[in-house]
Parts: sequence; structure tokens; C-alpha cells
Amino acid sequence: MSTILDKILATKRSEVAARRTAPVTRPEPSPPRGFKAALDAKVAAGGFGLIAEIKKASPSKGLIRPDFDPPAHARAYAAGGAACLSVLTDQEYFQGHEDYLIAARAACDLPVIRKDFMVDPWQVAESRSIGADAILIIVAALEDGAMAEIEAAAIELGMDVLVEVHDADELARALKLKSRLIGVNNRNLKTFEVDLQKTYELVRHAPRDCTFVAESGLTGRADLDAMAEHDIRCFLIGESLMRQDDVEAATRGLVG
Ligand SMILES: O=P(O)(O)OC[C@@H](O)[C@@H](O)c1c[nH]c2ccccc12
Repeated sequence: MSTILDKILATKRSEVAARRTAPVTRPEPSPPRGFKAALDAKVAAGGFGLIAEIKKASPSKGLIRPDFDPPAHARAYAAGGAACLSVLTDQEYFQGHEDYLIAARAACDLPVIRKDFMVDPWQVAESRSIGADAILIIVAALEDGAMAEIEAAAIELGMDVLVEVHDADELARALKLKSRLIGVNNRNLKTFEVDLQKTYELVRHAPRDCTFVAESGLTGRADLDAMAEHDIRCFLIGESLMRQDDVEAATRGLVG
């Protein structure tokens, strides 16, 4: 059975094949900003580490934010107390763009993760060239060898890697990598079903030395407080923040 994730990955492979032949003409980006360090610093200070996502649309929800303004969002997230930004750059399924990442990163001091589907180490270099400070590895999308190669490319460039898992087997595979930044996606990328229990289930299997991030389907402060009871203090939130009128106040309401 072909899932949405299979479709996205097939599109990504043909995109990469076409793009890698074009020379990169962008200016050098500024050095990487510490992505995991920014999350850890917020937690060490007794707060929550929030990765606030800039997300125009998604395959499951369609258009989320019609008046989409990445630099304005970046500034509001930073002013509201987010630790990091996440910017979707996939065009075909998420209506994202590299230019959104460039504009968002230039508008604030926060470290930025490129939220996209890595299938080839070439994309890591491309991500750094647009300024990304971190990349995502989706364990469900890759074999062990490919994950290790993509991670090595990121480490070489001084970038952090958020390793995303959805079940205990994927978590075991994630822990074979070097990165100690693990995200549990509460949304199943094959069915779009969201279940916050995924985070509670998997945090029990995560080693103490990992920075553990709950991702997807979080809608407010009550979700975060409930997770904090289980010592989960880092979160990745997109849709519910993107739908707010006052993004800065909503961000502060989550982490302030
Ligand atoms: O909008 P939400 O439900 O707050 O979710 C954000 C984020 O977790 C989600 O965008 C995401 C998590 N992993 C991904 C992988 C690819 C694309 C998107 C994602």
C-alpha cells in the first residue's frame, strides 16, 4: 500500500535529482546557531523549550494561514519566548519554500530547523546554504545506513539533527545515531492520525541524556503542563500557533 509518506518521499527523490545539478549561487550563510543548546538552555532555566513552527499549509489540513508572513511570525515567536523556529520548506505538500526559511531566520536570532524530508546528504549542504541550523531525520523514511550518512553530513557542517520517531522500534533505531535530540511525532505520517499518548509511551524508553521533544497536535498550555508532569519540557507546535490572531501573546501564553 502506498502511503502519503511514500508519495512525499518519491516526489522528494525526483526533486533532489533535478536540483542537485544546478550550481548553488547563494551567499555564505552566517554560522550555525545552536539549536539543541537553545532548547537545553530554556529547560535549564526552568522553562519550556518551544520550537515554534512556520507552517502555511499541510496535506491533512490544507491552507492553515492565508495571510502568511514568515518574518512577522518569526519576530512574534521570538518576542513571545520561543527557543527555536521550525520552517517548512517542502513546496508540493506543505506550500513551503526555502525563501521562507531565509526570511524567518534573518528576522530574529533564533536557531532554525529546516522542516523537510531528507532523503540524500546533498540536501543537508543545501539546507546549510539557506541558513538552516538543524535538519530533521524522519526514521520512518530512511534505512539505518542512509540516516547515518545524512547525520554525518549535518555534523560535518556544525548542524544539529532532530531525529523523529513514532514507535519503540523507530526509537531504538534513532538511538543508534549520535544525535541526542529526539522528537516523538504524535501524528502518524502514514495515516495522519494524532495521538498524544505516543509521547507518554515513548518517553519511558528514552535515555535520560536525551533532549526529548513532543511534536504535533499540541493545542494549548494545558497539553504542555500535562506533559511536564512526565518531565517532558520541549515541544514542537505549528498549526495551533499559526491560527492565532496575536501570535506573540499566544506564544507567551504557552511558555511564559
Ligand atoms: O501543526 P502541529 O500539529 O502543531 O505539528 C507541528 C509539527 O510537529 C509537524 O508539522 C511535523 C512534525 N513532523 C513533521 C514531518 C514533516 C512535516 C511536518 C511535520
